[in-house]
Amino acid sequence: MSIQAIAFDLDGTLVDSIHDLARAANAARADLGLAPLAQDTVESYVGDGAASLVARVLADDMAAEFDGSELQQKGMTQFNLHYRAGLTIATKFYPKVQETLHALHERGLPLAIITNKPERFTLPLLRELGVFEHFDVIVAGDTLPERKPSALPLAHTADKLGIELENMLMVGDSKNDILAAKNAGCPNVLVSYGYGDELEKMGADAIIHRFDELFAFLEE
Ligand SMILES: O=C(O)COP(=O)(O)O
Ligand SMILES: [Mg+2]
Repeated sequence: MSIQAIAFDLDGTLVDSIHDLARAANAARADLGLAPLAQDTVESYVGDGAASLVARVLADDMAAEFDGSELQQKGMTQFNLHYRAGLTIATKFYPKVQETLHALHERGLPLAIITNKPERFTLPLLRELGVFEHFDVIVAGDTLPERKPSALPLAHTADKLGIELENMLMVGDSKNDILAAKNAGCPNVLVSYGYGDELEKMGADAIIHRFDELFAFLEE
């Protein structure tokens, strides 16, 4: 396996963003007169983008979908305001992420972000955390007509980098990341410390417990 680029998921893989997501979600609920949800509950709703998160947070139900109802639209407006105002209050890199990204970038390895988080949050968050410049391609949840688990964002990224999908490693924390990688034919690595559960069932090529274990995949 020759890895010529690495594409990273964002939430749950590079950064632990759950405190800021849950704070914004509960502030939006409060604006609508609803009681707060536990952080773990909000965590279980992360992974399909902001609109799904808001729909689930308002219905307090994993199955809820964004249908554009008045309540959801108000919730979305309030969530956007609260989250944009505090993207990195408590959001932190997981251990070894910053130094590993820096080292990979220094080696000249092309790096990409493929997240389901919308661009309006993804781009300022990466800037606020000082790593925006490390990435050659950034594909957010609303950059293309389809998001993970579609193969489209991965195919778009490989195309922009001028490499084959089989040479791009996808690193993520959730079912959507591994499914997208499989759909695209990319080698993939699951991180165990993120927001996904039932990790063994996802069928990832490998599971790592700390971010700098990634170096092993480049030396194979
Ligand atoms: O914000 C989300 O819903 C998911 O974001 P991720 O794809 O970076 O995990
Ligand atoms: Mg994730």
